[in-house]
Amino acid sequence: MANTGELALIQQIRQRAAHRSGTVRLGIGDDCAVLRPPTGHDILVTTDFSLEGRHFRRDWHPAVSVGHRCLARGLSDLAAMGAKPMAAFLSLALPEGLSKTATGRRWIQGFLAGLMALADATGTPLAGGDTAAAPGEAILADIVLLGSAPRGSELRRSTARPGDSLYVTGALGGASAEFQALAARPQRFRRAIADAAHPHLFPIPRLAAGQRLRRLATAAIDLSDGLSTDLRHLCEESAVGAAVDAAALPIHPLAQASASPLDHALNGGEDYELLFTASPTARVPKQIGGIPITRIGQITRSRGIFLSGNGEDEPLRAAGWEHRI
Ligand SMILES: Nc1ncnc2c1ncn2[C@@H]1O[C@H](COP(=O)(O)OP(=O)(O)OP(=O)(O)O)[C@@H](O)[C@H]1O
Ligand SMILES: Cc1ncc(C[n+]2csc(CCOP(=O)(O)O)c2C)c(N)n1
Ligand SMILES: [Mg+2]
Repeated sequence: MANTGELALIQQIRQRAAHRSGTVRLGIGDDCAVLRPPTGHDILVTTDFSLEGRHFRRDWHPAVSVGHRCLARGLSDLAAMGAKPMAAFLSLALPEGLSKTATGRRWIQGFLAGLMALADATGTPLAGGDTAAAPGEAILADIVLLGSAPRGSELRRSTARPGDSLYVTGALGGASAEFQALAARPQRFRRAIADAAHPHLFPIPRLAAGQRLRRLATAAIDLSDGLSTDLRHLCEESAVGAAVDAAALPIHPLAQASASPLDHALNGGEDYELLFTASPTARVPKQIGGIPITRIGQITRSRGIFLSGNGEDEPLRAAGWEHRI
């Protein structure tokens, strides 16, 4: 017998996702979606899990936040490479019987509302996905994002050069500080809505900044694991080192108000800001679309990564997020 739960859910997603777009020739409903990138553009592809217990908890994160964050994770990777979103694909594994309870139905509705609100706000059509009953009790989501950029113009991690200046967009540590507050008192965040005051629950992928940086930056990465770890990724891929000025770091007010502002900013993760490098002679604006841009250090020929403060340099250990496998 057909699983009415699955079919009804897909039907609902299909209605909500109906979207006219030049690039999505065929969206939800057939065996594949058909996409057509703009002439002269390359296609960029990224995929990210959102796993209950790892990336969110149902008793901590409101469902709208889980949906928003699921899409934001992928959009941030597109932003890091200067791509414009073309289409998203959502694979969902839901515990058996979830849609049979009112609480479960509300969770699914909230998740989809959060995801689709960000999809609408960023012009990202949901063009397909997959739905299945999860083998266990955890909700598992995977988002695939496709984006486009003029051929050969994408930003990479591997192209920073010694002497380049190092910059970040926005502020650091806010997501981690808010996450700590959420874990301590989740009920305070039940009704949080998507705005810039919630860097953990509703991060804003820096798509406009990324696209603008295509002509300005020499290399870029998005900050998902934490500055200390993501800077190491960029330096390793580029075979360079870096010197970061601790006093220059733009620390988010939520982190500033916490017991360990610098630790949140360096190692907290999930800020989804962009870390990028530019030639010392490039004219890097003070802000892009209202998002401040801050110079936090420079790229060095010698391969070490250092943090300077109080006139002293100390090695910057990669102490951000790493999945223990
Ligand atoms: N299971 C896998 N199979 C193939 N490639 C993978 C796998 N996991 C990761 N990669 C690739 O490794 C590279 C680094 O992946 P990683 O997930 O660390 O990216 P990230 O942007 O730093 O992290 P995230 O977006 O998850 O926060 C990417 O090119 C990614 O496509
Ligand atoms: C329940 C719960 N526990 C811990 C965290 C923190 N966290 C999870 S993954 C990650 C780094 C980015 O992930 P990835 O490397 O998979 O992209 C961070 C900082 C959370 N958000 N929810
Ligand atoms: Mg990334």
